[in-house]
Amino acid sequence: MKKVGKDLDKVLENIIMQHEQRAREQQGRHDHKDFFDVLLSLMDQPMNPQDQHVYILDRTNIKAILLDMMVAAFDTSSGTVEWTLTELLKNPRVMKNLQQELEREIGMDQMVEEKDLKKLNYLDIVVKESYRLHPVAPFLVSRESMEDITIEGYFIPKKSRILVNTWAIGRDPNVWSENVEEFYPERFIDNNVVYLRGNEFRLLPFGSGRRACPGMNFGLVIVRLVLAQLVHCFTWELPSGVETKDIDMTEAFGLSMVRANHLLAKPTYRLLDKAM
Ligand code: HEM
Repeated sequence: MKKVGKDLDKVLENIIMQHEQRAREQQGRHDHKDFFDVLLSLMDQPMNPQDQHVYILDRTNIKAILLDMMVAAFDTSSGTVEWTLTELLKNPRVMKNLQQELEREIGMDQMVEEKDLKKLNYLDIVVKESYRLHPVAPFLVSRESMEDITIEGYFIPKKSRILVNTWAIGRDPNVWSENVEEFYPERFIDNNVVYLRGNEFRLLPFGSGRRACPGMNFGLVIVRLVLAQLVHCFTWELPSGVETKDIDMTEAFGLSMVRANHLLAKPTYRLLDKAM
């Protein structure tokens, strides 16, 4: 554990040093400041000098924030991509629809880019359906109730620890419909299920409220872009002898619910050569 800690510290130090060096070289003419440039510019000064308890962000705090971001971003994004690809392999009809959307909107002579994502409506509902069945954080982050309350006849005392089971909500036929176990993105076509807004609590892959995921927009771009490129550039096949009904769907139990075993599939390039 100590060795991992030291190695991680080296990686984080490196990232910080690169940012510091770039800031020195550019001497204030720093056009494209990223999140860490902003944090570094606030380092070792009182955040708000008028506050009773003055809080200072030091180098260790910045490394902790950087690590927090990396941990929060990695498994969640890669886990979503892997579950969605699994469902696409299990459901060739949906894979075909998605590839057709990509052929129609992007063509076969170029790769998908971030600017194209707004055109890919089917991709959007495929990702929503994937989150319904495979929320990466199935219990979100636990909450504590601030006051006594009764909801639907259940009394919840103040200071109870609350887990929101988004996995169960996603598979509840009273919330969705009888075909709740089926991977059927079209269920999202005619409804207004949106992530993280108002009183819509059916789909909560990024949580909700004050502690909801601050990386949602960034995460959704990564997930959609990677998936679009994988599905657009390649035809995917299961290993020989494996049928769609045999695909391993075992979930790993933990803070994030990724696949227990990695997905095995064989890609074959499908774009025209000039797309490379
Ligand atoms: C696309 C994949 C992602 C998914 C599915 C996801 C999901 C979540 C969930 C469910 C939570 C807990 C929300 C709650 O309990 O209400 C969370 C928190 C958080 N996420 Fe994400 N996330 C993703 C990507 C990212 C990225 C890319 C970043 C940062 C670059 C990030 C940063 C965070 C942070 C810092 C928290 C803690 C917020 C707090 O406690 O106040 N996430 N995320």
